[in-house]
Amino acid sequence: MGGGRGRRSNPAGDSIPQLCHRTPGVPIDVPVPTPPHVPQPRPPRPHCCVSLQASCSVSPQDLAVPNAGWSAAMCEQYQRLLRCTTNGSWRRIPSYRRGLDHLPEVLQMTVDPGPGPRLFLRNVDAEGAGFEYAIFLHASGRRTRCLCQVGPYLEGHQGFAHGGAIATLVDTTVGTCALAAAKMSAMTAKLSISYLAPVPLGAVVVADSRVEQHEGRKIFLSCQVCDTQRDTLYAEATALFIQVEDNNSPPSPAACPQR
Ligand SMILES: CCCCCCCC/C=C\CCCCCCCC(=O)SCCNC(=O)CCNC(=O)[C@H](O)C(C)(C)COP(=O)(O)OP(=O)(O)OC[C@H]1O[C@@H](n2cnc3c(N)ncnc32)[C@H](O)[C@@H]1OP(=O)(O)O
Repeated sequence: MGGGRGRRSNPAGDSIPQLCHRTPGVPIDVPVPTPPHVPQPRPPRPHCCVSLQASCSVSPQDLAVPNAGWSAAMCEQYQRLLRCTTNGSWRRIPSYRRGLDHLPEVLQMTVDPGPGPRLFLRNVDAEGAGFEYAIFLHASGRRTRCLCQVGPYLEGHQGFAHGGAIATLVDTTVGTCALAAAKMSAMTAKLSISYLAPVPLGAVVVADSRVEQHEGRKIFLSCQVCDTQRDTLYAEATALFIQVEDNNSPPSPAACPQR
């Protein structure tokens, strides 16, 4: 299944990425009920300053590394992408369970998200059951590549991934690319996806994203989701991200402490 059902993709370059940037956090305040005639205050903007390297003594667990739930194909592709990082053209981005863990420690101390929040793609603890993924950032800061194994808890039609799961994968891949390009926080304003072939559960896919245009606060991106051989194009997408100011004025990426 899968082979040949989608359009043939245009193989992009073989290089790959890694990163260090800023991640939008999640709004954490519980809104206070207000009479309907009173304008609601604008919600806080997500934090954007994401530390891309972990090095502090109590680092959160980096989950963008192989675990027992990764298939042989996933491990093989991961190692292939890692090799592309040795010359600095690509960089692997650490991935933690919570958005908060991507913030520099100095910002973490100013935010109390409570015990609950965690990244959507990291909300399944069982290894191999949900999204297993690693994102790489190109040295240009304008391309990302996400390697993802689609677990059985992401089912839509029997045996295949839910379209929302694919959209989540795309949004995260282009979102990471937008964050890197913006060097500040950015949010999805528009996401358009063409689903071209169903993704079988258990499949290992590659989502390639790039910045197509950056005009002021607007970042236009494209994304293609293929199988690892680039034989089947499962989905293609375009997205618009808008740069937003952080509520708590985090430091510039250059000033972010590296963990
Ligand atoms: C360095 C790498 C970092 C790596 C990080 C590693 C860690 C990774 C960890 C975690 C993964 C991260 C990945 C995250 C990915 C997920 C992202 C999401 O899901 S975000 C949630 C969903 N999106 C929302 O909830 C937005 C809701 N919308 C809004 O808040 C606003 O509408 C917003 C911010 C989008 C724009 O509002 P305004 O008030 O700031 O700006 P206005 O004036 O409305 O628009 C500015 C310009 O943009 C156009 N615009 C806005 N929305 C548009 C639209 N939908 N379509 C077309 N144009 C639009 C407007 O027409 C305007 O254009 P003119 O300047 O006039 O030319």
